[in-house]
Amino acid sequence: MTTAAVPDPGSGPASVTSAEVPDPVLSVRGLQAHVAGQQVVEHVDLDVAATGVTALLGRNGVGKTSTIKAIMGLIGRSGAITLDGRDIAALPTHKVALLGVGYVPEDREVFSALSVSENLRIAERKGHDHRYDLIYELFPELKERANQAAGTLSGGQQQMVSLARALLNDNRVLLVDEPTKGLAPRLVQDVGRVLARAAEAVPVLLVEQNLQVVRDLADHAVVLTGGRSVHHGPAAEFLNNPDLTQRLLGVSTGSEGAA
Ligand SMILES: Nc1ncnc2c1ncn2[C@@H]1O[C@H](COP(=O)(O)OP(=O)(O)OP(=O)(O)O)[C@@H](O)[C@H]1O
Repeated sequence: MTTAAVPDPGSGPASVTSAEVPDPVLSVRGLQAHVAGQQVVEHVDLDVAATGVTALLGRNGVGKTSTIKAIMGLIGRSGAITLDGRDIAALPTHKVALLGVGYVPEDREVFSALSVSENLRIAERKGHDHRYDLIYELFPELKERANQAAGTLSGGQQQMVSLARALLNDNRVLLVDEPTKGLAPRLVQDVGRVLARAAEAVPVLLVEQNLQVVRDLADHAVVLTGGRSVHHGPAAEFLNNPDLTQRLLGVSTGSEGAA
Protein backbone atom coordinates (compact mmCIF):
# COMPACT_ATOMS: atom_id res chain seq x y z
CA MET A 1 0.00 0.00 0.00
CA THR A 2 1.27 3.45 -0.80
CA THR A 3 0.69 6.39 1.45
CA ALA A 4 -1.60 8.83 -0.29
CA ALA A 5 -1.24 12.57 -0.40
CA VAL A 6 -3.61 14.15 2.05
CA PRO A 7 -5.58 17.13 0.90
CA ASP A 8 -6.89 19.60 3.40
CA PRO A 9 -10.27 18.12 4.33
CA GLY A 10 -11.87 21.50 4.07
CA SER A 11 -10.48 22.47 0.70
CA GLY A 12 -12.15 20.88 -2.26
CA PRO A 13 -12.26 17.35 -3.60
CA ALA A 14 -10.09 14.77 -1.93
CA SER A 15 -9.47 12.46 -4.83
CA VAL A 16 -7.25 9.60 -3.77
CA THR A 17 -6.42 6.79 -6.12
CA SER A 18 -3.58 5.07 -4.32
CA ALA A 19 -5.61 2.79 -2.07
CA GLU A 20 -4.08 -0.34 -3.54
CA VAL A 21 -2.70 -3.08 -1.38
CA PRO A 22 -1.40 -6.27 -3.02
CA ASP A 23 -4.16 -8.84 -3.54
CA PRO A 24 -6.80 -7.26 -1.32
CA VAL A 25 -9.69 -9.47 -0.29
CA LEU A 26 -12.16 -6.60 -0.60
CA SER A 27 -11.85 -3.51 -2.79
CA VAL A 28 -14.05 -0.46 -2.99
CA ARG A 29 -13.69 2.26 -5.62
CA GLY A 30 -15.74 5.42 -6.01
CA LEU A 31 -18.32 4.30 -3.47
CA GLN A 32 -21.32 6.55 -3.01
CA ALA A 33 -24.22 5.82 -0.67
CA HIS A 34 -27.57 7.34 0.16
CA VAL A 35 -29.91 7.24 3.11
CA ALA A 36 -33.40 8.74 2.88
CA GLY A 37 -32.44 10.68 -0.25
CA GLN A 38 -29.36 12.15 1.42
CA GLN A 39 -25.85 11.36 0.20
CA VAL A 40 -23.93 10.00 3.20
CA VAL A 41 -20.91 8.60 1.33
CA GLU A 42 -19.50 10.74 -1.48
CA HIS A 43 -16.40 8.97 -2.75
CA VAL A 44 -14.69 6.19 -0.87
CA ASP A 45 -11.82 4.08 -2.16
CA LEU A 46 -10.48 1.40 0.14
CA ASP A 47 -8.75 -1.96 0.07
CA VAL A 48 -8.95 -4.54 2.82
CA ALA A 49 -5.69 -6.45 2.96
CA ALA A 50 -5.90 -10.23 2.70
CA THR A 51 -4.51 -10.62 6.21
CA GLY A 52 -4.74 -8.71 9.45
CA VAL A 53 -6.72 -5.62 10.36
CA THR A 54 -7.45 -2.62 8.16
CA ALA A 55 -8.81 0.29 10.20
CA LEU A 56 -11.46 2.65 8.85
CA LEU A 57 -11.05 5.89 10.76
CA GLY A 58 -12.55 9.35 10.91
CA ARG A 59 -14.38 11.80 13.11
CA ASN A 60 -18.00 11.29 14.10
CA GLY A 61 -20.45 11.43 11.22
CA VAL A 62 -17.93 11.21 8.35
CA GLY A 63 -19.54 8.08 6.91
CA LYS A 64 -17.70 5.07 8.39
CA THR A 65 -20.81 3.12 9.36
CA SER A 66 -22.50 4.12 6.12
CA THR A 67 -19.52 2.81 4.15
CA ILE A 68 -19.80 -0.56 5.86
CA LYS A 69 -23.57 -0.67 5.39
CA ALA A 70 -23.12 0.22 1.73
CA ILE A 71 -20.65 -2.65 1.25
CA MET A 72 -23.24 -4.97 2.83
CA GLY A 73 -25.98 -3.58 0.58
CA LEU A 74 -27.97 -2.33 3.56
CA ILE A 75 -28.26 1.18 2.09
CA GLY A 76 -28.45 2.37 -1.51
CA ARG A 77 -25.03 2.48 -3.12
CA SER A 78 -23.15 2.90 -6.37
CA GLY A 79 -19.53 2.43 -7.31
CA ALA A 80 -17.33 -0.64 -7.57
CA ILE A 81 -17.12 -3.27 -4.82
CA THR A 82 -15.20 -6.50 -5.39
CA LEU A 83 -14.70 -9.50 -3.13
CA ASP A 84 -11.79 -11.69 -4.24
CA GLY A 85 -12.04 -9.87 -7.55
CA ARG A 86 -15.75 -10.67 -7.97
CA ASP A 87 -18.13 -7.77 -8.51
CA ILE A 88 -20.60 -7.67 -5.61
CA ALA A 89 -21.75 -4.04 -5.97
CA ALA A 90 -25.23 -4.89 -7.19
CA LEU A 91 -25.90 -7.87 -4.93
CA PRO A 92 -28.52 -7.83 -2.17
CA THR A 93 -27.35 -8.15 1.43
CA HIS A 94 -28.05 -11.87 1.82
CA LYS A 95 -25.93 -12.67 -1.24
CA VAL A 96 -23.08 -10.48 -0.02
CA ALA A 97 -23.24 -12.38 3.28
CA LEU A 98 -23.45 -15.77 1.53
CA LEU A 99 -20.30 -14.96 -0.44
CA GLY A 100 -18.45 -14.56 2.85
CA VAL A 101 -18.72 -11.00 4.10
CA GLY A 102 -19.39 -11.16 7.84
CA TYR A 103 -20.89 -8.10 9.52
CA VAL A 104 -20.64 -7.18 13.19
CA PRO A 105 -22.90 -4.13 13.54
CA GLU A 106 -22.29 -1.23 15.88
CA ASP A 107 -25.32 -1.99 18.05
CA ARG A 108 -24.48 -5.73 18.23
CA GLU A 109 -28.02 -6.78 17.29
CA VAL A 110 -28.21 -9.93 19.36
CA PHE A 111 -31.61 -11.58 19.66
CA SER A 112 -32.38 -10.67 23.26
CA ALA A 113 -35.02 -13.30 23.93
CA LEU A 114 -32.95 -16.13 22.49
CA SER A 115 -30.24 -17.97 24.37
CA VAL A 116 -26.57 -17.60 23.52
CA SER A 117 -26.53 -20.98 21.77
CA GLU A 118 -29.70 -20.13 19.82
CA ASN A 119 -28.10 -16.84 18.71
CA LEU A 120 -25.19 -18.86 17.38
CA ARG A 121 -27.31 -21.59 15.80
CA ILE A 122 -29.40 -19.20 13.74
CA ALA A 123 -26.20 -17.66 12.39
CA GLU A 124 -25.08 -21.02 10.98
CA ARG A 125 -24.83 -20.84 7.21
CA LYS A 126 -25.81 -23.95 5.26
CA GLY A 127 -23.02 -25.68 3.38
CA HIS A 128 -20.28 -24.16 5.52
CA ASP A 129 -18.13 -25.59 8.25
CA HIS A 130 -19.12 -24.07 11.57
CA ARG A 131 -16.15 -23.11 13.66
CA TYR A 132 -17.50 -23.79 17.15
CA ASP A 133 -14.05 -24.94 18.22
CA LEU A 134 -12.62 -21.53 17.36
CA ILE A 135 -15.35 -19.49 18.97
CA TYR A 136 -15.44 -21.52 22.19
CA GLU A 137 -11.68 -21.23 22.37
CA LEU A 138 -11.96 -17.46 21.90
CA PHE A 139 -15.04 -17.03 24.06
CA PRO A 140 -15.13 -19.77 26.72
CA GLU A 141 -17.71 -17.73 28.62
CA LEU A 142 -20.21 -18.22 25.80
CA LYS A 143 -20.08 -21.97 26.36
CA GLU A 144 -20.67 -21.48 30.07
CA ARG A 145 -23.61 -19.17 29.31
CA ALA A 146 -25.02 -21.21 26.41
CA ASN A 147 -28.52 -21.32 27.91
CA GLN A 148 -28.66 -17.73 29.13
CA ALA A 149 -30.91 -15.25 27.32
CA ALA A 150 -28.64 -12.96 25.28
CA GLY A 151 -30.58 -9.90 26.43
CA THR A 152 -29.43 -10.52 30.01
CA LEU A 153 -25.72 -10.47 29.07
CA SER A 154 -23.48 -7.46 29.70
CA GLY A 155 -22.57 -5.20 26.78
CA GLY A 156 -19.17 -6.85 26.52
CA GLN A 157 -20.69 -10.34 26.51
CA GLN A 158 -23.21 -9.29 23.85
CA GLN A 159 -20.31 -7.99 21.77
CA MET A 160 -18.70 -11.42 22.10
CA VAL A 161 -21.91 -13.07 20.85
CA SER A 162 -22.00 -10.70 17.89
CA LEU A 163 -18.35 -11.37 17.03
CA ALA A 164 -18.81 -15.11 17.55
CA ARG A 165 -21.72 -15.18 15.09
CA ALA A 166 -19.54 -13.59 12.41
CA LEU A 167 -16.65 -15.96 13.14
CA LEU A 168 -18.83 -19.06 13.16
CA ASN A 169 -18.96 -19.28 9.39
CA ASP A 170 -16.06 -19.53 7.04
CA ASN A 171 -16.12 -15.85 6.01
CA ARG A 172 -13.65 -14.23 3.62
CA VAL A 173 -13.67 -10.92 5.50
CA LEU A 174 -15.30 -9.38 8.58
CA LEU A 175 -16.66 -5.83 8.76
CA VAL A 176 -16.61 -4.87 12.43
CA ASP A 177 -18.20 -1.57 13.46
CA GLU A 178 -17.04 0.06 16.71
CA PRO A 179 -16.82 -3.12 18.80
CA THR A 180 -15.47 -1.35 21.88
CA LYS A 181 -18.02 1.45 21.95
CA GLY A 182 -19.45 1.96 25.42
CA LEU A 183 -17.37 -0.79 27.02
CA ALA A 184 -15.41 -0.51 30.27
CA PRO A 185 -11.61 -0.35 29.80
CA ARG A 186 -11.05 -3.96 30.88
CA LEU A 187 -13.61 -5.16 28.34
CA VAL A 188 -12.04 -2.98 25.67
CA GLN A 189 -8.82 -4.94 26.23
CA ASP A 190 -10.72 -8.25 26.06
CA VAL A 191 -12.39 -7.29 22.80
CA GLY A 192 -9.03 -6.14 21.43
CA ARG A 193 -7.48 -9.50 22.28
CA VAL A 194 -10.34 -11.38 20.66
CA LEU A 195 -10.14 -9.25 17.52
CA ALA A 196 -6.42 -9.92 17.27
CA ARG A 197 -7.10 -13.65 17.38
CA ALA A 198 -10.01 -13.33 14.98
CA ALA A 199 -7.81 -11.47 12.51
CA GLU A 200 -5.46 -14.45 12.46
CA ALA A 201 -8.33 -16.47 11.01
CA VAL A 202 -9.97 -13.88 8.73
CA PRO A 203 -9.08 -10.37 7.53
CA VAL A 204 -10.96 -7.56 9.28
CA LEU A 205 -12.12 -4.10 8.28
CA LEU A 206 -12.45 -2.35 11.64
CA VAL A 207 -14.22 0.90 12.45
CA GLU A 208 -12.79 1.95 15.80
CA GLN A 209 -12.64 5.22 17.72
CA ASN A 210 -10.26 3.94 20.39
CA LEU A 211 -6.89 4.72 18.83
CA GLN A 212 -4.99 2.56 21.29
CA VAL A 213 -6.99 -0.41 19.99
CA VAL A 214 -6.19 0.69 16.44
CA ARG A 215 -2.51 1.02 17.32
CA ASP A 216 -2.51 -2.47 18.85
CA LEU A 217 -4.36 -4.19 16.02
CA ALA A 218 -4.29 -2.42 12.69
CA ASP A 219 -1.76 -2.85 9.92
CA HIS A 220 -3.37 -0.41 7.49
CA ALA A 221 -5.53 2.67 7.92
CA VAL A 222 -8.04 4.37 5.67
CA VAL A 223 -9.28 7.76 6.86
CA LEU A 224 -12.50 9.46 5.86
CA THR A 225 -13.50 13.09 6.05
CA GLY A 226 -16.86 14.33 4.82
CA GLY A 227 -17.85 11.06 3.17
CA ARG A 228 -14.55 10.79 1.26
CA SER A 229 -11.45 8.67 1.76
CA VAL A 230 -8.54 11.08 2.07
CA HIS A 231 -5.71 8.95 3.42
CA HIS A 232 -4.49 5.38 3.01
CA GLY A 233 -1.34 3.92 4.46
CA PRO A 234 0.29 1.96 7.25
CA ALA A 235 -1.64 2.45 10.48
CA ALA A 236 1.45 3.01 12.63
CA GLU A 237 2.75 5.65 10.25
CA PHE A 238 -0.57 7.48 10.42
CA LEU A 239 -0.86 7.26 14.19
CA ASN A 240 2.74 8.40 14.62
CA ASN A 241 1.99 11.61 12.74
CA PRO A 242 0.37 13.97 15.27
CA ASP A 243 -0.22 16.71 12.69
CA LEU A 244 -2.12 14.32 10.47
CA THR A 245 -4.19 12.79 13.24
CA GLN A 246 -4.98 16.27 14.54
CA ARG A 247 -6.10 17.38 11.10
CA LEU A 248 -8.09 14.28 10.16
CA LEU A 249 -9.32 12.98 13.52
CA GLY A 250 -9.17 16.05 15.74
CA VAL A 251 -6.79 14.34 18.18
CA SER A 252 -3.05 14.57 18.36
CA THR A 253 -1.30 11.22 18.72
CA GLY A 254 2.35 10.57 19.34
CA SER A 255 4.78 7.75 18.80
CA GLU A 256 4.85 6.81 22.48
CA GLY A 257 1.56 4.95 22.23
CA ALA A 258 -0.43 7.91 23.48
CA ALA A 259 -3.16 7.39 20.94
N1 LIG B 1 -30.68 6.94 8.81
C1 LIG B 1 -30.11 8.13 8.54
N2 LIG B 1 -30.86 9.19 8.18
C2 LIG B 1 -30.29 10.39 7.89
N3 LIG B 1 -28.97 10.62 7.95
C3 LIG B 1 -28.19 9.61 8.32
C4 LIG B 1 -28.69 8.31 8.62
N4 LIG B 1 -27.66 7.52 8.93
C5 LIG B 1 -26.54 8.27 8.84
N5 LIG B 1 -26.87 9.52 8.47
C6 LIG B 1 -25.93 10.63 8.28
O1 LIG B 1 -24.90 10.19 7.45
C7 LIG B 1 -23.66 10.74 7.85
C8 LIG B 1 -22.67 9.63 8.09
O2 LIG B 1 -23.11 8.85 9.22
P1 LIG B 1 -22.30 7.56 9.69
O3 LIG B 1 -23.06 6.97 10.83
O4 LIG B 1 -22.01 6.72 8.52
O5 LIG B 1 -20.96 8.21 10.20
P2 LIG B 1 -19.85 7.58 11.14
O6 LIG B 1 -18.57 8.08 10.61
O7 LIG B 1 -20.03 6.13 11.26
O8 LIG B 1 -20.18 8.31 12.52
P3 LIG B 1 -20.02 7.80 14.04
O9 LIG B 1 -18.56 7.73 14.29
O10 LIG B 1 -20.68 8.91 14.81
O11 LIG B 1 -20.73 6.50 14.16
C9 LIG B 1 -23.93 11.58 9.11
O12 LIG B 1 -24.07 12.93 8.71
C10 LIG B 1 -25.25 11.04 9.59
O13 LIG B 1 -25.98 12.04 10.25
